[in-house]
Amino acid sequence: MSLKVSKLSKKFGKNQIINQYDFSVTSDEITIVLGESGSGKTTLLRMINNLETVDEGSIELDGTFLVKDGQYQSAATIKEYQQKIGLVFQDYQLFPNLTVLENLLLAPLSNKYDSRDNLLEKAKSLLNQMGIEGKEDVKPYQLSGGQKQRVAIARAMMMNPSLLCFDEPTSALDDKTVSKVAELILQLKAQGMMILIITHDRTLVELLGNQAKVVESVDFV
Ligand SMILES: Nc1ncnc2c1ncn2[C@@H]1O[C@H](COP(=O)(O)OP(=O)(O)OP(=O)(O)O)[C@@H](O)[C@H]1O
Repeated sequence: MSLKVSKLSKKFGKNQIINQYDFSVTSDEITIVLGESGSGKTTLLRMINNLETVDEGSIELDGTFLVKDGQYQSAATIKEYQQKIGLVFQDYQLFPNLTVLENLLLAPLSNKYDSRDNLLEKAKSLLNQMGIEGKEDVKPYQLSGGQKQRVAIARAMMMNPSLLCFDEPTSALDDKTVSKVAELILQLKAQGMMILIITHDRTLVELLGNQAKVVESVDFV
């Protein structure tokens, strides 16, 4: 199981953000892309999640290519790729008018990923695992920042991704919650999840310690 990014390049106008960059993620260690604002971390994560196009290069997850030598694959292959990847956004991006449970069910139900009963069971078990049982019927505004993030993680895990991506997971959280997030990420890793984190938070890097490898975003170009 691995994410392999090879010879990836991206420009915005004349501004080369990423140049012929190789990089990989496995379940053996959490991969952290560390770097200052503006260095291209978000752009890299967005390309891996098919939210931004690449100029050149390949992105492959567990043998399924999103893009190969700059050529995007068929819609069916891209769908298969996207089901294997979950993203937890920096601002969580929960649907504000839906309950916690509805937030988890929306995408897998509309993708006909499984029966409603099975998905309900899965959602409840993930919420349990995240320590937010009992909040199924509340709306996101009734949750703390840390709880919203746990809902976002549970939502990202509904379709059993093999890779879970985090965009600046600690930027909106206080120190105590940061330690809890680090613990949760370590738990997910222990369960065999591949994890990619982009951050500028060196405290988080320290908390993840020897379970993580750090990639510096200054090396993109
Ligand atoms: N859609 C876009 N069009 C033009 N330039 C862009 C676009 N998106 C990002 N950039 C530029 O690309 C560079 C890298 O941005 P990016 O957001 O990837 O950096 P970052 O390291 O994630 O920073 P931050 O932590 O502030 O999000 C910046 O100079 C930014 O202005």
